[in-house]
Amino acid sequence: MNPAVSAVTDRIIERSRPTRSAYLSLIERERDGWIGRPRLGCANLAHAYAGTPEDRDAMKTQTQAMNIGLVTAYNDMLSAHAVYYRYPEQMKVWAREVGATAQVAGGVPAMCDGVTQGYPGMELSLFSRDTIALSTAIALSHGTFEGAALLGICDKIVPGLLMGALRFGHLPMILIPGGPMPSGLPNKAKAAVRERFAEGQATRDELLDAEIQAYHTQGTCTFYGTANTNQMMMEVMGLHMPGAAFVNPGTKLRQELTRAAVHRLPRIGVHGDDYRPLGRCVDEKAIVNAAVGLLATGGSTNHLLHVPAIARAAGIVIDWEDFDRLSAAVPLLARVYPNGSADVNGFEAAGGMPFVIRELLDAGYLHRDIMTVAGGDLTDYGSAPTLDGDALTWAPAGPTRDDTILRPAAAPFSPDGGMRILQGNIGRACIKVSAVERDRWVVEAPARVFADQLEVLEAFKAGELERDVVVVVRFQGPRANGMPELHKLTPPLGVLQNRGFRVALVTDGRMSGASGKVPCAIHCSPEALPGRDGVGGAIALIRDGDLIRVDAEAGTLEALVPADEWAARTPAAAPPAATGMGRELFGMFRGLADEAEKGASAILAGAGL
Ligand SMILES: O=C(O)C(=O)C[C@H](O)[C@H](O)COP(=O)(O)O
Ligand code: SF4
Repeated sequence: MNPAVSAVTDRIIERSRPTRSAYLSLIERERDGWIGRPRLGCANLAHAYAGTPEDRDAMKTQTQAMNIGLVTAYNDMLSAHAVYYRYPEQMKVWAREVGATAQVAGGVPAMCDGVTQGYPGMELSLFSRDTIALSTAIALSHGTFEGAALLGICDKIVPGLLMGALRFGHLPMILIPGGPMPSGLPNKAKAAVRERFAEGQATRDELLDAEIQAYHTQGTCTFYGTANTNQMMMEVMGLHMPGAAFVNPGTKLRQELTRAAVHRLPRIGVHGDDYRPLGRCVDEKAIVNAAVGLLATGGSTNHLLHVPAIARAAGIVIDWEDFDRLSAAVPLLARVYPNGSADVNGFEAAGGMPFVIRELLDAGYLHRDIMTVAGGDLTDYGSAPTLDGDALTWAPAGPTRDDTILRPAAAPFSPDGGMRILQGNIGRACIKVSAVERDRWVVEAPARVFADQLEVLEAFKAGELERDVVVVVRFQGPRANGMPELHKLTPPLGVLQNRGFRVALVTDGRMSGASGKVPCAIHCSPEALPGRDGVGGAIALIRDGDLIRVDAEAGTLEALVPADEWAARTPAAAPPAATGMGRELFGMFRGLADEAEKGASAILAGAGL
């Protein structure tokens, strides 16, 4: 085992000992306390079965067989989730094939961050993750399931499903992916049209045509953003069927992988021959694997929030220092847009997750001995699924099929994972440098301060940013306005950078997993908005013209202001809380949320987890 990975794992196990022990006691009590429907009253059971009379006789007589709860995030707003429309009816048929039954336990909401990007709805995005966790708990709280299948793919949905499902961690569960859409307009070509539009050199019709060519059908968008990082993570945690992550929707292979997952669930149930409850699958080593996979593939910065939140739901504590230490040791094996030109279909064709997992296992970066849903250990996930006639089978991953996209651990794109923690008098922030040219890892320039991303776009259009500049956008933290992604800033800041200016962004908000190219110090903590103690983060002290240094080489984030003047400054006043688009309904979440490094979750903070 790589010594740094081993040391961080030990650090997490030791730090988590009390909370992990409490968690394991909970799921053992739950397993012994209520699993199995015989404990439910007859009226309760009759209500539970009335919705699916076609399976009632089977469910009435089940003593050892499994009733599978389907928790689905289907809707037409996410191209990735639209594929789930007919999944439940198919999965019920496949459940019957193995003497089990399946019912839709409940639906969970799913926001498409692509639709809300740059608009007020984005301020609901992060807390939609808590809402999904609450909805998952509501679905599973019927107590009529001995296992569950979680149908979710995108940004906040997989983290939310897991945060809720882990509180029912005595049950076996399998994540059911849908797969990426076939490639359309390449991401770099799409980004180029956006930059031309930002410069007034492309019309709105030209831009709309380009965007529709990029996002052209059902399936997950093909950039390596948060959604596809979720899929990677489910592989290295062993929560998918092996190699299910990036098989395209509507294919026979996709269908057989879903069918295999349904057939697998009863086997890993409490009455099965290989009990594998979710709460045991998600242990400290699986969480470290998630962090290692994130770093080795250049995944989304949003997982610096999601992995801590998922871990907390299982009694495990991981912090940004752990990520920083792992990043210094874990090599970068993949270049997928925004960290390269290829999309996830190109990544899959080059060898995909089976190649990455085999490489990281053999080089000692991933924990092999985790409890996966597939039955063995993580070794199985170094093999790729394929069809032998109609039969699903797996073949060990071979060498990379394209070394501009995937490289072996012995010859990586970079010796480290490209995520850094920056610290200094402005606070503690994260930066992803795997998508940033090396000569832009250090930017020192005068600040231009904003409290809203739309103001930045206005200033850019007015030509006020045509210089070296560190754009500071604050009051974007979890408690201020729900910590929106500020991805709409990527094209204008990219244009300024293309024009030769030294440009960086500093914010207590987030970026999209699809953001790249411009150095961004994000998730700055403490956030600008004062906490319950009345004290806000130092990002609120920055003034226009202050010299700011973002230094990903040294790991520092500094306002170059004399210490005595800095200490004497009065923080900027917070803008009033916005209303409209439902934002006022999420005031409860904003009020309860704790800091980004702990996962920025209201429900985990409120539950004292
Ligand atoms: O990966 C993430 O974290 C995302 O949130 C992706 C967002 O959905 C982007 O908004 C979609 O990418 P664009 O089409 O460039 O807007
Ligand atoms: S990947 Fe992002 S933009 Fe694409 S469907 Fe999912 S949430 Fe929407």
